Amino acid sequence: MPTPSHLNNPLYFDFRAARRVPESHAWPGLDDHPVVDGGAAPPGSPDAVPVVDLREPPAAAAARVARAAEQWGAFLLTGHGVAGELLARVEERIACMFALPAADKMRAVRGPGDACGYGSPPISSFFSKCMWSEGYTFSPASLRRDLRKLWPKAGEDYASFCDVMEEFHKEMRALADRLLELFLRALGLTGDQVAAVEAERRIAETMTATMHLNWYPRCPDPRRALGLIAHTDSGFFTFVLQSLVPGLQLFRHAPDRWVAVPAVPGAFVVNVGDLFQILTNGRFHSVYHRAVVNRDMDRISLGYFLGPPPHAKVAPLPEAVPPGRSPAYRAVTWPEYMGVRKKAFTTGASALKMVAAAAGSEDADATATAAVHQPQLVVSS
Ligand SMILES: C=C1C[C@]23C[C@@]1(O)CC[C@H]2[C@@]12CCC[C@@](C)(C(=O)O1)[C@H]2[C@@H]3C(=O)O
Ligand SMILES: O=C(O)CCC(=O)C(=O)O
Ligand SMILES: [Fe+2]
Repeated sequence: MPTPSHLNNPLYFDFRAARRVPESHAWPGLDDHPVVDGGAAPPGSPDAVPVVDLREPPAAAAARVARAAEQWGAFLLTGHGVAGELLARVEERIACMFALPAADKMRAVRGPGDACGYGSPPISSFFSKCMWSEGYTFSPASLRRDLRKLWPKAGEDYASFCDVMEEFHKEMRALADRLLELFLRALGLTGDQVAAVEAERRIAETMTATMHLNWYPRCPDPRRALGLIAHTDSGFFTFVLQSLVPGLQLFRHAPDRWVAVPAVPGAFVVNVGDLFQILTNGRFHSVYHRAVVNRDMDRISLGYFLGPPPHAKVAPLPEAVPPGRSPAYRAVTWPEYMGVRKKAFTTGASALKMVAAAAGSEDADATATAAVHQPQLVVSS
């Protein structure tokens, strides 16, 4: 019998068959910093992950968002109104998708430079070690077309995956608008400031969503393997849904440590991304995070990434820049920023520092200054 083609594909790794972690998947330095359990920390203590409950009055919720976004770059979001029953169906459909035969998944493999598809996420290309996970990225806008690569004959599983993800996307896109409003309020932009309303309308109307699904199979030696390499998300902000199995860790300074985020049923983790750090002139900062694996249970997570459309320049909002100061960052589009980040990965530099106005070539300074006088989110065709 001929060998199934996916078994000859170097991109394919059979996690289920692995009895040990091979060198290709063994990461050095995983325990360089201690890990503390954020779930066991008393509320308000330095290791307790901040919580924002959307059922609170807007002013109180905005104050919590401000504190969390300034101090952590992340928080747990509860009381958001997305039904637990829908989240359970989302997770069930994701599990069903990753359980497809390898040959089916390999048909949908992300090609070099592709934004969407099955396989390791784009960041993996910067590392020689492999992660203990499989991923699948898609745009909710082209879901039905993209998913035919996984389910060419359509059928029931295809239909329920698409139906559930569309229902989820509708709810999440509305939630993203609510959260954006809260973020801007947290920045001190009030609902009656004309410029703030205009900025929010422009951002909300053009913001794009991308979904990235992660499957972290149980692992025979979790101390040597890594589910998802430490990174910051590059866009505005991300909703992370982690199943009942925890694994997400946030990096904290002073002292340097990883804080394990508890799996709170029905809650999302919200991560501030790099472009939001730029938009808020560094007042809100992106969070460095990673995902670890465990010995006994598979884990599923979903990232719902919000960011600007590809042609929009993102620069610090004038309201976020202290009077008499110049903006801390130059204007960039998301694809430009990804290019800078690629360069940063290969040189060991910080992408955010590379787009800091002070880093600046004359060019960068000129753009940063110009950004103050232009609409902050320049949408040019
Ligand atoms: C919208 C996006 C953010 C993302 C790149 C992507 O185009 C789709 C996948 C996302 C993801 C998920 C895992 C970590 C990450 C760094 C990666 O390599 O792919 C993020 C990207 C990001 O935030 O830059
Ligand atoms: O699996 C997780 O909890 C984190 C996922 C994540 O960081 C991402 O998809 O960008
Ligand atoms: Fe992430």
